[in-house]
Amino acid sequence: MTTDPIIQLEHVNVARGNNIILHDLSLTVRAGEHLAILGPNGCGKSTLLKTVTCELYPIVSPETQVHIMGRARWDLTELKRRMGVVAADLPGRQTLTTTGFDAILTGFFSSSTLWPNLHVTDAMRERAEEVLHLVGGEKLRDKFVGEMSAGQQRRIMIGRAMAGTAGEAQMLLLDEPSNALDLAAQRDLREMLRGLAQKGVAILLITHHIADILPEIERIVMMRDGRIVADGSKKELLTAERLSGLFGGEIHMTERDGYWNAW
Ligand SMILES: Nc1ncnc2c1ncn2[C@@H]1O[C@H](COP(=O)(O)OP(=O)(O)OP(=O)(O)O)[C@@H](O)[C@H]1O
Repeated sequence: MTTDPIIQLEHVNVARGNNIILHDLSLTVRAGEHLAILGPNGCGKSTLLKTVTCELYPIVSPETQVHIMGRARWDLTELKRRMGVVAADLPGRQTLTTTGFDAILTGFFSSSTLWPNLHVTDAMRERAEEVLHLVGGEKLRDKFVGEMSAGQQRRIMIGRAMAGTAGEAQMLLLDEPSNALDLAAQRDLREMLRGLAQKGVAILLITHHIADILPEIERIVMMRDGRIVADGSKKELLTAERLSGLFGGEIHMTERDGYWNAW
């Protein structure tokens, strides 16, 4: 069954500063797909994510197209809310003194805290409760984000990203989600993301850690020097030979319980 594309990029070139970072890049992601975008440092993964969230715009050319959830134009706040973007950093200093529950509610407004002028509805509270439960954050409800561990913060930030995504296209975009987490927190995060993937939340994961690739992720997109150099199934692409070519040097792989490790 094919579903409508959530992300549709055609012949996209993106510049940052004086350099062109993405070169003639085309990518289509459909609703419900789980995929990982892999590539070495500086290959343009985060630039691609920022293009998808319309924080960066492509150089205009006749063949270039960017359609996100079927639309070429978006209000940035609404798009971020609908896409479920999990950034590597907290949204602002105010978040540190915001409780876990309120931090999830800020996802409806893309704000750093619950400013007094924001109108929180009963439906939002209900959804935030649901999300708090989904991410297993019940114990973090009344704790200040600034007093949480990195893993607990990540959990709440994933909840925040999910708050506004109820409905037809639930998708999480994660940029290096396991950075700065210890081994146990990495495992907890992966298991939580697996649970969400199994509940139908589409996962788009940007990483250079092979161990972050959930068993549910079936599609791998490989990037190098601002280009997509391979796009296919995990079986085809997650091999020692392919990864050695992508990252350079000799890489070995082992598989255990659906997860892969590379060294
Ligand atoms: N704000 C910026 N201004 C100018 N160039 C930038 C900017 N941000 C990133 N770049 C450049 O764009 C290129 C791609 O960076 P990007 O962050 O997209 O790569 P990445 O694959 O996400 O890297 P990493 O794995 O290290 O996070 C790099 O050469 C980087 O130096």
